[in-house]
Amino acid sequence: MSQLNHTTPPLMIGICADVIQQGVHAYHQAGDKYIRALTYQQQDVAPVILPALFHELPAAARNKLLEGLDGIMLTGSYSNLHPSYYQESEQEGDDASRDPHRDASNWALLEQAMLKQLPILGICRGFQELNVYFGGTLHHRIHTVDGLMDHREDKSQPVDVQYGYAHEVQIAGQGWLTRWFSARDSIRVNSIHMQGVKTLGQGLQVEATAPDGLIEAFSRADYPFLLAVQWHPEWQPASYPDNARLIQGFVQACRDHKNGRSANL
Ligand SMILES: N[C@@H](CCC(=O)NCCCC(=O)O)C(=O)O
Repeated sequence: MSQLNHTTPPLMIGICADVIQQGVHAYHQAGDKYIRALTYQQQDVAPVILPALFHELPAAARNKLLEGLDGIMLTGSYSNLHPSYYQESEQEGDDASRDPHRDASNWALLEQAMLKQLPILGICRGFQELNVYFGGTLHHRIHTVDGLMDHREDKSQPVDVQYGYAHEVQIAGQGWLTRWFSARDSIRVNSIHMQGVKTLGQGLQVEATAPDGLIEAFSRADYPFLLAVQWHPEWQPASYPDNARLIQGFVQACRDHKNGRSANL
């Protein structure tokens, strides 16, 4: 467990917010499980929720916000990235909610975070955003594509079942997952998504694939730390050691960035 002594400033890790309508008002919010996963057995982490208006802030405010951060987590969300970000239109059956503030905010956040070489972890919707940010495209509804499995959760089941193991992913290449799970070719993961990678963004390397061949994790070899996974490693780290390992790997990359050490493989 990483301890914070009283003289060391904490690791400030930014978590992107969604804009969710509740009644007549909109709220900027991030899920409890993402926030708590960052502090699980990590006593030096101060999670910071980043409102979804980064693109609207003046340059000085954006700079100040990013200056204070040691890493960024792009979370999952039930909303879907608008397909115009990958030069497509909405299709029949695209019935998930949209979050245009999150779309625009994370785009601007990524542009600036990358200039500062901040460690980045993308989860589920965050994984999809990163793929599109680098020029990739998405399947709108995987379960309608020949040869691909249904990657959605069964919403009639209790939440523990929805976020329990759904399938294996085959670990590939010489990336972070190979390093962290080196003794195994595959790990079991949960699956709570209807969209997925159609074409992979430029400069991204595949780190894991599902049994149907769908890309489930990627990273960038030319960047200190950028890893994205289609599953939910923030889910119950105390019960799922592989989830805990993945989040701890990200937090360690943030620590290395803060201490001026390279997280390169
Ligand atoms: N909407 C996208 C992304 C799926 C996703 O991020 N699900 C997360 C659900 C809520 C959560 O656990 O935070 C898709 O369907 O592909």
